[in-house]
Amino acid sequence: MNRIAVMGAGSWGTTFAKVLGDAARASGVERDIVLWARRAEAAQEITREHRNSRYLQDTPLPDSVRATDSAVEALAEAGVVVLAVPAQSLREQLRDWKDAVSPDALVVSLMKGLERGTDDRMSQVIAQEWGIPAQRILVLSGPNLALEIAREEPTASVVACEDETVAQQVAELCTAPYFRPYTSSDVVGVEIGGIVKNVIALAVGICEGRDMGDNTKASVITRGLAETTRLALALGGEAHTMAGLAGLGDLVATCASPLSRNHTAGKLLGQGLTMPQVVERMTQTAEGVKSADAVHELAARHGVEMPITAAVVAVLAGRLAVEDLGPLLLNRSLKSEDGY
Ligand SMILES: NC(=O)C1=CN([C@@H]2O[C@H](COP(=O)(O)OP(=O)(O)OC[C@H]3O[C@@H](n4cnc5c(N)ncnc54)[C@H](O)[C@@H]3O)[C@@H](O)[C@H]2O)C=CC1
Ligand SMILES: O=C(CO)COP(=O)(O)O
Repeated sequence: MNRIAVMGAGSWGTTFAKVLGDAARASGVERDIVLWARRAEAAQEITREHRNSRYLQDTPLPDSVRATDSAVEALAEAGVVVLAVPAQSLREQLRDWKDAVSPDALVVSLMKGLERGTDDRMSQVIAQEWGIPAQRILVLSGPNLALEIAREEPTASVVACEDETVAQQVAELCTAPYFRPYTSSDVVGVEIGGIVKNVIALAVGICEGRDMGDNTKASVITRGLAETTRLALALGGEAHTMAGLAGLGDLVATCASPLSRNHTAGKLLGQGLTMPQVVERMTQTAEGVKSADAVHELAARHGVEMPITAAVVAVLAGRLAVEDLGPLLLNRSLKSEDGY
């Protein structure tokens, strides 16, 4: 495990490489962390100047982090492969990279999106494309706004793997003075929490863009958690995961933070921008915009009601005006709050 490849040098991939480098330094272990960047200039800047100015301004990266624009070079002999590319591009990238991956590497997904067309989670896409057993596929998720972690603000997260001893190994690799991973065996719950919170953050952003206050936002967050939990349970996830960092924790961070790209995209929509205008303004990945449809479809296949997600899908498709979203969000037949 001396070499770790981080595939994707965007906001989170670069920050996570820093976490890995700081974790190695804190435990006195020598480790080679190789970031794969799409652009050669970005790779050169990371290796020569130890920073990635496009995403993290002047944040210094540890000396153990270097970068290349060659995926084959990044993956060569890597015992751990961390994936941090936009969810909709993952399958194609995995096909390109398949022959370069070490046969017994552990593969860690940092991504929070659901694939359109198949409704597959990223761990499923990895299993399908690389033929890797579940015991070597991990998902890391939690309230992890990259810029805050890059500033070394104390943050917790969850590393999930069916085999929790493997989750423990990866948790050790990324335990830095400011980054504390917990372990879990609930891969489905951890992944669903990270995917659906982006859709709920779009809804909260829209409400904020319409100048609605904290009652509305808290109501949407809480009922958003209820519909996330219903979906997770239907897919085999666990309720306690939804009450933890990868569920409630990430939902609160994303829905509250102006740093969140999903929250920001929602707010712009709420302020009256059209979807193409929002897309033009966003320079980074807001997974909820593309995943919302797939979440809605997956829920329908499993007979799960997700009214907030349905409303967001309707707004994104131009079937519902933002001014009509607020009243619709909680507009269901009256029932008890008990259960999900
Ligand atoms: N930024 C954050 O705070 C966090 C992000 N995530 C998740 O991590 C994943 C990656 O997100 P970020 O690093 O934030 O995204 P980003 O937009 O900052 O960077 C994406 C990176 O992927 C590269 N890339 C490779 N193939 C691409 C393609 N076909 N199309 C577009 N870009 C391509 C881009 O060049 C870029 O370096 C997403 O699933 C996101 O939800 C999860 C937790 C925190
Ligand atoms: O996943 C995140 C925080 O945990 C980042 O959220 P955004 O993708 O909305 O910026």
